[in-house]
Amino acid sequence: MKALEGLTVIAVEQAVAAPFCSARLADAGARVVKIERPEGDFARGYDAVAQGQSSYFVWLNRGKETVTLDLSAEAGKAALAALLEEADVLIQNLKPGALAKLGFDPAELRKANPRLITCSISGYGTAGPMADRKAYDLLIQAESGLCSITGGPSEPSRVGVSVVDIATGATAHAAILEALIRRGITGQGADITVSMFDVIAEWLTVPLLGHEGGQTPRRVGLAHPSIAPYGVFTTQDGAQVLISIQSDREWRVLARDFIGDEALGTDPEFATNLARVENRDRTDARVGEAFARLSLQQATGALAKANIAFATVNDMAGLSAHPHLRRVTVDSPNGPVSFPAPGAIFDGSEPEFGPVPALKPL
Ligand SMILES: CC(C)(COP(=O)(O)OP(=O)(O)OC[C@H]1O[C@@H](n2cnc3c(N)ncnc32)[C@H](O)[C@@H]1OP(=O)(O)O)[C@@H](O)C(=O)NCCC(=O)NCCSC(=O)C(=O)O
Repeated sequence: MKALEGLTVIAVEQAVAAPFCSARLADAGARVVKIERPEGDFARGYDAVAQGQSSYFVWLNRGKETVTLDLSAEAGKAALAALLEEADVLIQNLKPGALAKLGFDPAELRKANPRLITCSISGYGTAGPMADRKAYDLLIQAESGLCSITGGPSEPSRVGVSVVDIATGATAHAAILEALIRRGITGQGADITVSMFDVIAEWLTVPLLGHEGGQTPRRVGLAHPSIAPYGVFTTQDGAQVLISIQSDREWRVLARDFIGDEALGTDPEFATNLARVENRDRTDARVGEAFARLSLQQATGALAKANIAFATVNDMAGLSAHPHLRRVTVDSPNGPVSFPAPGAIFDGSEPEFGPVPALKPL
């Protein structure tokens, strides 16, 4: 049995943030009815790489029903109102205030259906000088400062996936599950608001405290700003390997068993993480010399033997062929599409998800 079987979720949603959340609810067995504007969720047009359909849309809308409703017309409003009378959850990410303006204010809806849990996603929350602003992922990545700590020294960078949207959707998902647990005890619905800015600001706690404590983080590319050695090294045969030394004990092991210089492990200039970060260039040079003497196979063999954490540096071809990539296959209007399965495995069983819906008028 799936956890949310028997529950109905109405999703007035678009793009990534809310659809990520409602996809998880559908995965858990809820009936999710997605309301699309007459021309459809604009994420249907983001690309055409998944059997001629949008990769975003296919990924984020499996297992949902969909119906297009013109919510500015009486028939569309009546259809949504009827759905909401019986619903357990409403999730929405229209521009701030838009759904209430259309006649669907969360507090009013709960008067008719006190068990209703509403979850509204916005860029900047419900109060404050920017509460009315529209928001997209990269805009919040930039506004929050996330881009300023991402990338190499020369320029800031976007995190390569829509991390703010995904983090926001995951936060909304957890909050809705909490509200459902509480409702099981009290019988009362809940009003949840989740702002993209709040979500990523919390994720930025470590660099923010660094800045406020006098250590504004530097952009260090494929390395770690406050731990060393923690970065990429090149083997004799030109392969790139990342290692992560997180404790002084691991450093002593690396020095003795991988670099072959036991005294380096206790040399005061390298013995502590603070000293190694201070002397990062010299630390990396010593580690780099050891890598340069070994082939990829020799280096990874030696690291594994020394119990040092390492990884290779892959691209999407590497992920596609990766022996650890778990996939789920879903039906879609243009045929089956396979993509990475969500991370949580229930009772050892691989997930099975419902199909991706075609655009469907009322
Ligand atoms: C995503 C948005 C920027 C998109 O803005 P807009 O294109 O302006 O669309 P919106 O739907 O929000 O609102 C525009 C108008 O359309 C109206 N509207 C919306 N749906 C309907 C339907 N079904 N029928 C009739 N009218 C509708 C709505 O009432 C507004 O009317 P008027 O009021 O009359 O104008 C914004 O919705 C927003 O900031 N949402 C909150 C944050 C968020 O979730 N961002 C996207 C995350 S995903 C992402 O970032 C990413 O992919 O990247």
